[in-house]
Amino acid sequence: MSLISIGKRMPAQVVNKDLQNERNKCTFNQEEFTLWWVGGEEQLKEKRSRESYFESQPEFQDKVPLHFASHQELYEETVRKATVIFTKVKKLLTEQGKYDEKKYVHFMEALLGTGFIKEGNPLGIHFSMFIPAIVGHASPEQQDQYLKKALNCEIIGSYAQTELGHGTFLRGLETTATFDPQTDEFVINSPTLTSYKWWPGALAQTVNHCVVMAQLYSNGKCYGIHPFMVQVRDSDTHMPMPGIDIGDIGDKMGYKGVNNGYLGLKNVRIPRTGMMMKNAKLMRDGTYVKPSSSVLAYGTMVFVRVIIVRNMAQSLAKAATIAVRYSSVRRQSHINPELPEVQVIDHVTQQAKLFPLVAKAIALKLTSDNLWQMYERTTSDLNSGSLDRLPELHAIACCLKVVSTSDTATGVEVCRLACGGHGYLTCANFLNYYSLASAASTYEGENTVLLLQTARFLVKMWNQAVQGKQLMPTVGYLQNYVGKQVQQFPWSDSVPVIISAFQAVVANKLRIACQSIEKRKAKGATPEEATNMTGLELIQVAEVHGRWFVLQSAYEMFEKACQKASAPLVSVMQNLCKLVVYDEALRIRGDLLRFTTMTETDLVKLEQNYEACLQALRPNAVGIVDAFDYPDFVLGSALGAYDGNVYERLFAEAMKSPLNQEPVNKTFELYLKPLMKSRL
Ligand SMILES: CCCCCCCCCCCCCCCCCCCCCC(=O)SCCNC(=O)CCNC(=O)[C@H](O)C(C)(C)COP(=O)(O)OP(=O)(O)OC[C@H]1O[C@@H](n2cnc3c(N)ncnc32)[C@H](O)[C@@H]1OP(=O)(O)O
Ligand SMILES: Cc1cc2nc3c(=O)[nH]c(=O)nc-3n(C[C@H](O)[C@H](O)[C@H](O)COP(=O)(O)OP(=O)(O)OC[C@H]3O[C@@H](n4cnc5c(N)ncnc54)[C@H](O)[C@@H]3O)c2cc1C
Repeated sequence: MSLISIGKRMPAQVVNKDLQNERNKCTFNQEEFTLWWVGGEEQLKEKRSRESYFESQPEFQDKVPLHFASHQELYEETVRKATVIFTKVKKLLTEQGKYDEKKYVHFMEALLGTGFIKEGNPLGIHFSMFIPAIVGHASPEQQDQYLKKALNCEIIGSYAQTELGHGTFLRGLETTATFDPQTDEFVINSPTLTSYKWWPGALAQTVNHCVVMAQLYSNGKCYGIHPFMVQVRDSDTHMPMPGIDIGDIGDKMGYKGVNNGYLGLKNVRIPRTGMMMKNAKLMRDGTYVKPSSSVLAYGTMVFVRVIIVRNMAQSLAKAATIAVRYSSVRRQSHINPELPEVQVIDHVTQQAKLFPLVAKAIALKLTSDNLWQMYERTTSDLNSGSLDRLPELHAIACCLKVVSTSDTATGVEVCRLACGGHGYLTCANFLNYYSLASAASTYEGENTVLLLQTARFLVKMWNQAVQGKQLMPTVGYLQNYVGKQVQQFPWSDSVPVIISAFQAVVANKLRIACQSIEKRKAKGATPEEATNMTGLELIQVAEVHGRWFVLQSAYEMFEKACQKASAPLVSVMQNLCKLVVYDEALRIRGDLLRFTTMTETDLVKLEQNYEACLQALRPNAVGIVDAFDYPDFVLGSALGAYDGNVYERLFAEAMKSPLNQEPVNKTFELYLKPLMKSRL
C-alpha cells in the first residue's frame, strides 16, 4: 500500500506560501513518521476515519465559540457534545462482552485524549476514573452489577475522594461510612463542612453515581479509607437522592466543561455490599478482612497518573504544532537588511524555544509507551497475587506525572510567548492546553507531594543498596554508586553516556540527601522532621530520576524505531533524540559540573552540539509537526491551521465576537455619552 493513501485529509484552501515552502523542504516521508507515531497502519486508518466522522458531524460545529458562552451555557453545550460522542461508541464498548483494558485504554485515548471537546469533557471522569475504580476495587459480583451498566452509560459516575479540608493527605479524610449490623447497611456521613467532597469531576449536575472514599467504621473501630458505591441522583428524575446535598463548585481557570462538584452526605444508607470489596471486605457480622496491602485502595490513582503522561505528550505536541506553523508564517525583522523580513522561525532564539518542545513531546509519548508496559506487567502480577513491583510503579508514575505535567504547562506557555501578541488570543487555543496541563500539575496528587513520594522510595532503595540487597530494575543503577565518597562520573558527549550521567547525578544527590537526613536525626530530629528539613534536596533527586527515565525510554525507543526506519527518517529521529538529551543536560549543567568530570570546554561543546541540532532540525520542523497528524478541528487554533492562513482566520474569529454583531453597543447611550456630555 502506498503510504500516502491512508485516508489523508487535504486542505480545502490555498496554503500559505511560506508554509508550503517549508513542506517542500522536508527531507523525510511524513507518512512514515505518522505511522510510527500512531502505532501502525490500522491505527492510522482508524484514527483518520474517526476524526473525519466527528469533523463532519453538524452537532460538533460551534456557531459561536464556546469561550463567549456563560458558565451554564458552556456546561450545557459540552454535555450535549459529550453525549454525541459516547452514544456513538458505547455499543463498541459493551459488544466486547467483557472488559478488555487494552481496548478500553485505546478507546479512551481516541475519544478523551484527542480533545474533541476543548473545554473539557464532562463525561471524561466517568471513563477515566469511575470505570477504572470499578475495575480496580469491585469484586467480580460487583463488577457484574456495575461494569456493563457503566460502560454503556446506563449509570454515570464520578470519583469522589478530595474534600474541602483534605486532598493530599488521604488519611485525614473525614467522610465516614459506619456499618450498621442491624440492617446490614453502611450509614455515610459528612460530619463537618471540611468533610464535604469538593472537586470531583462531573459530580455537580452530570452523574447519578459516585465512588465515594470514606473512613470505614465497624464495631466502633476505624479501618481507614475505602471506596463505596453511592447513588447520588435518581435514575429517572436526576433529583438528588435523600440525604444528598450536591452542586457546582463554581467557575475555574480552565476545564470549564468538567462540572466539578461538591457533595455532602447525611445519614445516607447503602447496603453493606455497596462497599467495593475486591481488596478489603466487611463480613455480615461486621468483621473486617484486610486487603493484601492497604495501598491497594490508592490503585485508581496509579492508573490515572500513568495515563496523564500520555495525555501531556499529546497536549505538548499540539501546542508545538500551532507554534511551529505560526512561526513559519509570521515574518518579522531582518537578519540581512538587503533581504526581506525573515520568518520568525529563522531566529535561533525562536528555534531554541520550540524545537526542544517538539522533541520533548515525542520523548514523553515514548516514555508513556514504556510506562504503560510497566503498568500492564504490574497489574498482571497483582492479579496473580504479587505486589512486588507495585512500589516501583508507584514511584516512577509519580515522578513522571510531575515531569510531564510541569514541562507541558511551561512548554505551552513558551509556545504562547513564541506566538507574540496573537498567542494571547483565546482563538490561538493555548489557554485550553495550558489550563489542562496546569490542572494536571495539581490533580491526581499535587506535584511536590508526588516528588516526595518518589524520593521516599529512592531513599528506601538507597538504604537497601547500602545493605547489598537486590534493587528493582528502574533503580538498579544505584548499586553502582554505593560507597562513602561522591564519585565523579567520566563525562563524554555521547548520548548514552550523557544519559548515564543523569544516573550519577541522582545517585550522588541521593547519597547527600540521605546523609543530610542522618545528620539531622543525629541532632535530635525525628525521622519525619529530618525528612521534611531535607525536602528541597529530596524533590530535586526525584525530579532528575524522572528525567533520566524519560531520556532512557526515549533513547531505547528511538533506537528500536531506527532499526526499521528509512535513512532520512533515521537521521531525523537521531537528531530529535540528541536534542532532547542535550536540552535536558543543559538544564542540569550545574549538577553535571559537580558530579561528573565535565569541564568548561565540555560544556561549551555541549552547547555547540545543541545549537547544531537546532540547525539540523530547521528544514524539517514543519514536516515533523505535520506528521503528528492533528486535524485543524482537533488543534482548534486560528494560528496553527494546516493552511497557515493566519491573518484571515484571526479576522474571521474576531468577527464572531458578540460585540461585533451591532454597530453601537448600548454602553454608549448608558455610560459613555453621559460622561462625554457632562459638564463640571
Ligand atoms: C499504550 C497506551 C498508553 C496509555 C494511554 C492512555 C491515554 C488516555 C488518555 C486519556 C485522557 C484522559 C486524561 C486524564 C484525565 C484525568 C482526570 C482526572 C481528574 C483528577 C482526579 C483526581 O484528582 S482524583 C484525587 C487524587 N488525589 C490524590 O492523588 C491524592 C494524593 N495523595 C496520595 O496519594 C496519598 O495521600 C499520599 C501522598 C501518597 C500519602 O499517602 P499516605 O500518607 O497513606 O502514605 P505514605 O506517604 O505514608 O506512604 C505509605 C506507603 O504507601 C505507598 N503508597 C502511597 N501511595 C501509593 C500508591 N498509589 N500505590 C502504591 N503505593 C503507594 C508509599 O510508597 C508508602 O510505601 P512505604 O511505606 O513502603 O514507603
Ligand atoms: C481540575 C481539577 C480536577 C479535580 N478532580 C478531582 C476528582 O475528580 N476527584 C477528586 O477526588 N479530586 C479531584 N481534584 C482534587 C485534587 O486531586 C486535589 O486538589 C489534589 O490532590 C491536591 O490536593 P489539595 O487540593 O489538598 O492540595 P494541598 O495538599 O492543600 O496543597 C497545597 C500546598 O501544600 C503543599 N503540601 C501539602 N502536603 C504536603 C506535604 N506532605 N509535603 C510537602 N508539601 C505539601 C503542596 O505541595 C501545595 O503546595 C481535582 C482538582 C483539580 C484542580
